Amino acid sequence: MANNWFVMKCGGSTLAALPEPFFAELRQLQESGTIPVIVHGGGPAISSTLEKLGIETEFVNGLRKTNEAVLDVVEMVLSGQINKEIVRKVQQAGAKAVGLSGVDGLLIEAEPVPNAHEVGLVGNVTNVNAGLVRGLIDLGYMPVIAPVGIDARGQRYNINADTAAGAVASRLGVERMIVVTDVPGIMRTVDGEKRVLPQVTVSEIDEMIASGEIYGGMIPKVKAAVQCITGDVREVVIVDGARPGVLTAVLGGEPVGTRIVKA
Ligand SMILES: Nc1ncnc2c1ncn2[C@@H]1O[C@H](COP(=O)(O)OP(=O)(O)O)[C@@H](O)[C@H]1O
Ligand SMILES: CC(=O)N[C@@H](CCC(=O)OP(=O)(O)O)C(=O)O
Repeated sequence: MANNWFVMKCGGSTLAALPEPFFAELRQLQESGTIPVIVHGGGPAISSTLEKLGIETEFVNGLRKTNEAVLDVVEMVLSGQINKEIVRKVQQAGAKAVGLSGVDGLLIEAEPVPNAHEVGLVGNVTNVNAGLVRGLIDLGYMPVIAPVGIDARGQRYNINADTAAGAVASRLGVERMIVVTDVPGIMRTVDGEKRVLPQVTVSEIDEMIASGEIYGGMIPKVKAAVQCITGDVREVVIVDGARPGVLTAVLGGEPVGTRIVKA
């Protein structure tokens, strides 16, 4: 089964800063039979390329308004530039990786989000080709997945990377999703001091969104987390990728980052 697999989401905020030892850790995990399935973002790189091309970009509640011109850039940057950059780094560390987007082998099937009238060609996941992921892992490869989805008519969709990672974790039946970002976890100001919360529950998340303590890019992360822990995923852990040994620490049950748990 998928119990020795975990899904790791790497945010665009942190990708360029991930140190070489982070990729060495991925190799060690792969060698020891704890298999990472990587889903990555790349929001800042997409915005920078859109700007260079003079294409306007706008976010509505954390989702990029996407038309066909924007989608061309999203696919080019995510499935091309970022996906291959991660595959190269994993391979440089001595591990085996194959990069795909959700389009390849119908890996991520998608449908328009309910507010498509506002955001355009943005998708939610309807199905994940778990057999393809399993096949790659059986062949000894770490899958590296770009969050571009496709529907039965061949229409592509831009999918928020946190949403895609949560759906992949749910549908693969893994126990754990690790969300690697640029902050040490979910933070809250207590007595005028910013602290990382070691653990939060679904109801605490709802309160923190309502109070504005969780905002911006943290919102799709916690929403994806809440959605997958209502299924088989036992916990979602939000961590800083720059912290040495972070993955092994999380997998070993050490208190790092913020754990989002059912209750
Ligand atoms: N309560 C919170 N604790 C920590 N970070 C938060 C919180 N609320 C909002 N954020 C913001 O979320 C950001 C991470 O989201 P984002 O920039 O989209 O990262 P990524 O590219 O990794 O998906 C943090 O850098 C921080 O600015
Ligand atoms: C619909 C939507 O907003 N898609 C995102 C996909 C990339 C992403 O989510 O990257 P991060 O994880 O780095 O934020 C975008 O276009 O930026």
